[in-house]
Amino acid sequence: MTGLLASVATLDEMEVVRAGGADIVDLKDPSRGALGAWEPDGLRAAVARWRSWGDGAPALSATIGDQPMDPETVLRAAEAVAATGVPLVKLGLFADGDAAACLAALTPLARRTRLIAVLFADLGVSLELIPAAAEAGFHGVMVDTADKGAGALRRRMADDAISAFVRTARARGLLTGLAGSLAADDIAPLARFEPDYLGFRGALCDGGRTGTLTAARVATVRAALRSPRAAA
Ligand SMILES: O=C[C@H](O)COP(=O)(O)O
Repeated sequence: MTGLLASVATLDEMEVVRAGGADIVDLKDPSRGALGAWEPDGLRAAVARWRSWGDGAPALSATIGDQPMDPETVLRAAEAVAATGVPLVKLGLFADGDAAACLAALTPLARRTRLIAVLFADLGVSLELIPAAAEAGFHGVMVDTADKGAGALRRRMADDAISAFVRTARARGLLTGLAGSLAADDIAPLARFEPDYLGFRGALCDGGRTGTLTAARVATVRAALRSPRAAA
């Protein structure tokens, strides 16, 4: 079954998505961009909360912020998040620099921390970055959207291309995730491609992705992931 990655902005939201059955609790500040980062103090508090959950807890990830594609800048930001104890670190590969050089620069960190590279459907997904991520020792790759006002994933990327992304990444042994303003009715068509995770923020909130995350919305998405055909 495809898992639920739920992006949260507060410790209280962590508890809501954990209770709602999230498989990955993803620390992200949606008011600061597509991959907006929590402050280090907040990350440390979140790690402490996550550790207090003990066995059977969902996984924990965090984003490093929307960084320019400069290898040193990306490495510094990823190291700062990893230093807080977050076990899965997500970083965006934007189109404004040398993404392959950034991946290569992260190789030493990838030996110590599980890294997830996020590609953006609306900036053009280059499948060549998938083997580059695998060679750098990344744990996984996701597709998301950078411009949250520009439509959901399936409006920005053809189904064939989404399917090719998942297949290419899986063939390299990478964890796969899909996100990008997904709604409950995106779940059945995307679950067909069998990604490991679908990622959500906006659909979990009243008032859009910077609004209030609700247990009811988490339950709707969770149920649709359990039975994608029934929800279609
Ligand atoms: O990683 C998943 C994202 O936080 C998805 O956010 P979104 O559903 O608002 O595009």
